[in-house]
Amino acid sequence: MSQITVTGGKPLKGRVDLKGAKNLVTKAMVAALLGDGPSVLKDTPFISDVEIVSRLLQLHGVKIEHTEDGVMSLDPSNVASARMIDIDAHAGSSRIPILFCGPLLHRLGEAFIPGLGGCHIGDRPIDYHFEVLRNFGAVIEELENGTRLSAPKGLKGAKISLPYPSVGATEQVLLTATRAEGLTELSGAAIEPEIMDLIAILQKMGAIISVDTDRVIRIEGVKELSGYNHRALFDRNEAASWACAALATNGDIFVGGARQQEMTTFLNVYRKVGGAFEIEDDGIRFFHPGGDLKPVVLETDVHPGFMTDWQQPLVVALTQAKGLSIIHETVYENRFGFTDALVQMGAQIQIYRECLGGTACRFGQRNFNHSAVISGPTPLHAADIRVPDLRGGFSHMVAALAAKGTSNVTNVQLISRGYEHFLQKLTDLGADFTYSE
Ligand SMILES: CC(=O)N[C@H]1[C@@H](OP(=O)(O)OP(=O)(O)OC[C@H]2O[C@@H](n3ccc(=O)[nH]c3=O)[C@H](O)[C@@H]2O)O[C@H](CO)[C@@H](O)[C@@H]1O
Ligand SMILES: C=C(OP(=O)(O)O)C(=O)O
Repeated sequence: MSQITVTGGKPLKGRVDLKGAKNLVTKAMVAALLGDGPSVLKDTPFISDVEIVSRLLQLHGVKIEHTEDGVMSLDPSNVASARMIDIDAHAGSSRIPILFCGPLLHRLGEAFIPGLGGCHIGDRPIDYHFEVLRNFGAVIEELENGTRLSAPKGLKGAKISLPYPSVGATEQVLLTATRAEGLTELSGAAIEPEIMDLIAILQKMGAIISVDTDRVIRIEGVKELSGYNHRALFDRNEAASWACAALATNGDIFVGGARQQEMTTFLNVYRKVGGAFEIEDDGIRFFHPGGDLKPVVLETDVHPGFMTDWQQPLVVALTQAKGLSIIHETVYENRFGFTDALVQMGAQIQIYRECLGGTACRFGQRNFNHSAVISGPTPLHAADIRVPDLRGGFSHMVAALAAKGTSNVTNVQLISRGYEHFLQKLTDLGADFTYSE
């Protein structure tokens, strides 16, 4: 298991450059399965979720090349048969296999899906996905080591309403409806920037998709789609992570490739907390301008709200703000487990079952610890920590980099699910650490 020994207390300063978003790139790779010809995806990062999806596509016969500078070509011409995929070997830590359903049903009439990975930040059921697929006419059978899907009468457009604007379920609809017969109308859709970029890709392939106000997406099914050529949307979650790292370590980080528009909500909060930023043509500079950081009350939400994936890095910065901050996590019921390690390092964080600081959410009156009160500023001291999940792991690393003394952080490989060249970036920012496998 990989381990980093970090000597903290040194501000992170310098430049990091982003590639495409993990939450878009992996879905764009699956979309290539819908095309008759090859696709090209630019700015594809070398992260482990991309590796996992590459392996799954290759198992199905897709030819993939990925150059050093991030150009990925995907040729699905030889996709021949559905495969039962070994859960441990291939689904790994990724949630993407569930999105293979629609494209494989269109292409092969059958799909086998292994159990899913992803961060353990809640129960993360896939009931909406299956309900959506049944609406299109899919038949679903649970097997011992996964799920088998078939479409004996083909896939037909449907009127679908999601009980919650789930990102994955919206993508499931898009990837299935584009080649289904007839019209699909999805209400209650998620409208994250990564979903809009997936829609742009599908449109390049020949799909007809319109996005109305009030979360309604309409798709007119077409018989065939071509390949695409696309530059992936930048990773706004990685951008927000480095922005928080700059605040927590009293640093100054230029994030190349970050753009204002997809980060408006984050930038508003960053400014309220006392962080400074300068928006340039080729990226955003995030820095601690000196003085006290300020506490904040916020709740995470679906887009255009404050993204849940920003919450964990922000909490570390808030341990250095003067006063009480309140965070109400409304997207996942169990995303505060990572704070135990921060408390061990000297942070004052209390977790509550109640919906604090905002409106009641789906998790209120239930036994979920989904609100946090952070009291600061608290000096952080070194500790031995184990990375629990992707963003929690990033936060732990930042806490260790901000803390006085030498920390040992294990299970660090999880961070490579979503941060390309993580160790190189830390080196470029002047971090003091050693790494061992
Ligand atoms: C690979 C990827 O893109 N991951 C992102 C995606 O995850 P993912 O697509 O898994 O997240 P969803 O938007 O689907 O999940 C949101 C909520 O809906 C619930 N739900 C979802 C599906 C379902 O069938 N039943 C159900 O109850 C989930 O448990 C969760 O509470 O969107 C999340 C919310 O922006 C982000 O945090 C993740 O980084
Ligand atoms: C929760 C996340 O990812 P995933 O859905 O891939 O687990 C994340 O990126 O923070």
